[in-house]
Amino acid sequence: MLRGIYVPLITPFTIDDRVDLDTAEKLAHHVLDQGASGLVGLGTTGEVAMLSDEERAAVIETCVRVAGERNVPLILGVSGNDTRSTVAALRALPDGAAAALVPVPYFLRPSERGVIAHFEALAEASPVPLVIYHIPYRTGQQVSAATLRHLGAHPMIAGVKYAAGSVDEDAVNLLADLPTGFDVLGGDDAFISPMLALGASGGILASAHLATDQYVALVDAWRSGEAARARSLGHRLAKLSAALFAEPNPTVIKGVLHQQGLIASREVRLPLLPAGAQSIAQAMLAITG
Ligand SMILES: O=C(O)C1=N[C@H](C(=O)O)C[C@H](O)C1
Repeated sequence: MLRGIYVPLITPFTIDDRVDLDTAEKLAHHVLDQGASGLVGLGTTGEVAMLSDEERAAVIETCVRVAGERNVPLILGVSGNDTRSTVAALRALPDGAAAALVPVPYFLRPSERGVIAHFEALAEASPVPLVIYHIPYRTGQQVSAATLRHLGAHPMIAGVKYAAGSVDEDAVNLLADLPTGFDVLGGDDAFISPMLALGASGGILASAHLATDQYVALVDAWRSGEAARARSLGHRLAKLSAALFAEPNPTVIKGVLHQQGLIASREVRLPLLPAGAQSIAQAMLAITG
């Protein structure tokens, strides 16, 4: 069951461009102290594409240790856009991962039947449940509510991280009729409040590195039916998320964490560029709200 706020951890770097594992560990504990339900390792926010195999292994080890110590679920990102290599990556997952976050096959643009065949093959082979990462503006692949519902009936497909770039008709249709044991986590930070209002059970939100407790309170408010409180909190957090996404993720988030003294450097790796001072200042203002 996927519930609450999962924080897709950034990968902090030292000023000489090494992965700063100590800081990563502290940050993971920090967001859990603030009420996050779980962690996501090796997401887009973690700059996974720019990490070497050794760095990825070290980040995974850190995430597994923290999740174990805190007894919280760890979802690990598994990338790949062909079925064979994605199966191999799933089979190579370490012990300690509760689920794998797997994007809809990107760039190739198979048919929706191809997407179904892909995820069914992964689900049959995977040692852990899958969370489908639906993000058509990055993958170039549409997936309908009917397809997600079909996939959600598979016992090894636990949910979807839904990031369509809007609260679209498919989100409404999907949330109106979810398969048993299949959860929707919002993945577009600025739209988390309406997604929760429609019945999403939580979110995987890079924004929740900041104001984690408030994103947690937002989930709780919608779940307990406190609509007025949820609405006003949601509007405020949408502004924060917009400010944090004013430049490519996670550049602004790193800038703010650096300014708050939580990470040693705001460095990101190319082709990302560090966020500008103006974006960081605006996001700092949005935090105080
Ligand atoms: O890494 C993630 O997981 C997320 N990635 C999204 C992105 O970078 O587009 C944003 C979302 O908050 C979580």
